[in-house]
Amino acid sequence: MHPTVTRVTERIIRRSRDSRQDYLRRMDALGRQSPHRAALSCGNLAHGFAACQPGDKQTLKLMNQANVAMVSAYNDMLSAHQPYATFPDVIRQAAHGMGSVAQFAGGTPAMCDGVTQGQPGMELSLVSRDVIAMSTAVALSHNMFDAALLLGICDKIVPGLLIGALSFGYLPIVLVPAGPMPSGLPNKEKQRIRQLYAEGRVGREELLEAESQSYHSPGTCTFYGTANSNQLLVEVMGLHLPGAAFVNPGTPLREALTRAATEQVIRLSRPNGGDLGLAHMVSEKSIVNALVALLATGGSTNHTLHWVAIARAAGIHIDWDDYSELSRATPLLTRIYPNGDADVNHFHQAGGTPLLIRELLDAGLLHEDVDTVVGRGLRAYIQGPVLENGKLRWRPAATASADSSVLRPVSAAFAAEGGLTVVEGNLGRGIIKTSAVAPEHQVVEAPARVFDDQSQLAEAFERGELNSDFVAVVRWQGPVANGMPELHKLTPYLGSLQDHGYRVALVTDGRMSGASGKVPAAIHVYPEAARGGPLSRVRDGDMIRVDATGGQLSIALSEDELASREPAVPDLTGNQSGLGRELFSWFRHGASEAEKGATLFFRDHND
Ligand SMILES: O=C(O)[C@H](O)[C@@H](O)[C@H](O)[C@H](O)COP(=O)(O)O
Ligand code: SF4
Repeated sequence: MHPTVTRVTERIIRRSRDSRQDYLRRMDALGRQSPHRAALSCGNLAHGFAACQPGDKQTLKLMNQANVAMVSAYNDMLSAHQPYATFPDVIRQAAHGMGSVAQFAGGTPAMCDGVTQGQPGMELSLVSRDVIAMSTAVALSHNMFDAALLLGICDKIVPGLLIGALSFGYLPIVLVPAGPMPSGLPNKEKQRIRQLYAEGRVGREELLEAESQSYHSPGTCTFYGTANSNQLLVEVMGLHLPGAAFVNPGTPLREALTRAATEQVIRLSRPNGGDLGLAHMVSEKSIVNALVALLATGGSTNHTLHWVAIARAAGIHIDWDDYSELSRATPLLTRIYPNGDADVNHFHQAGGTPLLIRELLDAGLLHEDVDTVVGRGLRAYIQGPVLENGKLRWRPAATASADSSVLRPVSAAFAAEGGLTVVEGNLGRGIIKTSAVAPEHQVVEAPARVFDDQSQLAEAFERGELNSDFVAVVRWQGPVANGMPELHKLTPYLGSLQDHGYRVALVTDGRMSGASGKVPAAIHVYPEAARGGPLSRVRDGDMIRVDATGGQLSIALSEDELASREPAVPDLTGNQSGLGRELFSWFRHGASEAEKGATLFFRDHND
């Protein structure tokens, strides 16, 4: 094993010892009470299978066959989740083929960050992760189940499903992906037209046409943002079938994988002799594997929040120093938009996740000794699914990348490091992803231009006021202020200024999309402005240094000068209501700081 991976893993194990042991003790005790259906009264049970067919009722009475819960984030709004409309019938049929039953236990919400990007609804995006976790728990709390399948893909949905399911970690649980839409207008061309529109050089009709050609059919958007980072990380954690992440929806292979996931989770269930649940599969080592995979692929910065919260749900404590230390030891092996021109279909065709796993395992950067949904050992994931005469088979991964512009071996990495760094100083602590930032832009020192929301920056750009070197400070964007939205709409403006030769950077207590990239952005900065953090004291003209190579985030003021300033007082009344935001003030008051996952859960926030 690479010494850094060993050192960080051991540190996480030590830091998590008490909470991890407590979590596993609770899960193992619950596991010994299986089948939980047996603890239900006749009335409970009758309600639980009242709507079932007679054969299923008989099966559920007997207790010796598995009842599989489906928890699904299906809706027609997310192109990525629309394919799930047909999955429950495929799953039920596969369960019957195993003499078992599958029940749709509950649905969860699923927000499309693409629809809400730049809109007030985006202020509900992060909290929707915790709502999804709670919805997952409500679904599984019927206690009728011996196993579960989680149907979800996008940004907050996989994290929310996992956080909720980990409260039922005594159950075997398999995630069921649906896959990316076929490639449309290349993401880089879409971004070029967006910048032309931002500069007033093309009209709305041309922009809408380009966007519609890029996002054109059912399936996950093809950029390597948070959704596709979810898929890759879950595969590297061994929580869905090998090579399942990026098979396109609506294909015979995708349907065969859904059936196979159902059959596999039934095999893992206690009525069929299984004894391992999700709790043992989400371990310190599999969490480290996820972080290494995130870093090796330039994955979404959102996972410096979500994977902290997922780990915490399994009694495991990770922090941003773990990410940045692993980043320094993890080579960048992929170039997928926004870190390059290719999309996830090209990555999959070049060899995809199975080949990436082999490279990282052989380099000692992944733990092989982990429990997965297909058994012990991650080497089982160095294979991909194919249909041969209608039969689903797994074939060994390619021995070399089919496209070295997208996926490379460790021996010829795109960069020696993963490019995720902690930045800190007298402006607070945040993170910066440099895998999509050109080396000449990784240190920016310039006067501050302060904005209280992203629309103010857009308006200043359109008035031609930003044609200079500057550091945009966009504050009041943290969980307490307005729910911590993504500020991805800033990308075309800042990207255009960078392309015109200005040295620009962003500093914010908010988030960026996983699909943001080329402008250096210190994000998730805390203490957030609305909690009295230093960003509340920054004024236009202050010299600010964003240094991704040195890990520095500072303002050229002495401690006394900064402390002597009165913090700005924002008007956040507009963020307290509208589009349901009035229902989520509990999140704005209770969310933990970014490095603790910006979540409501785990009351010992400060542990
Ligand atoms: O983290 C992410 O990956 C984003 O939340 C993504 O899911 C969202 O859709 C963005 O908005 C990118 O898409 P656009 O560039 O089309 O906005
Ligand atoms: S990847 Fe983003 S934009 Fe695409 S469907 Fe998922 S949430 Fe929506």
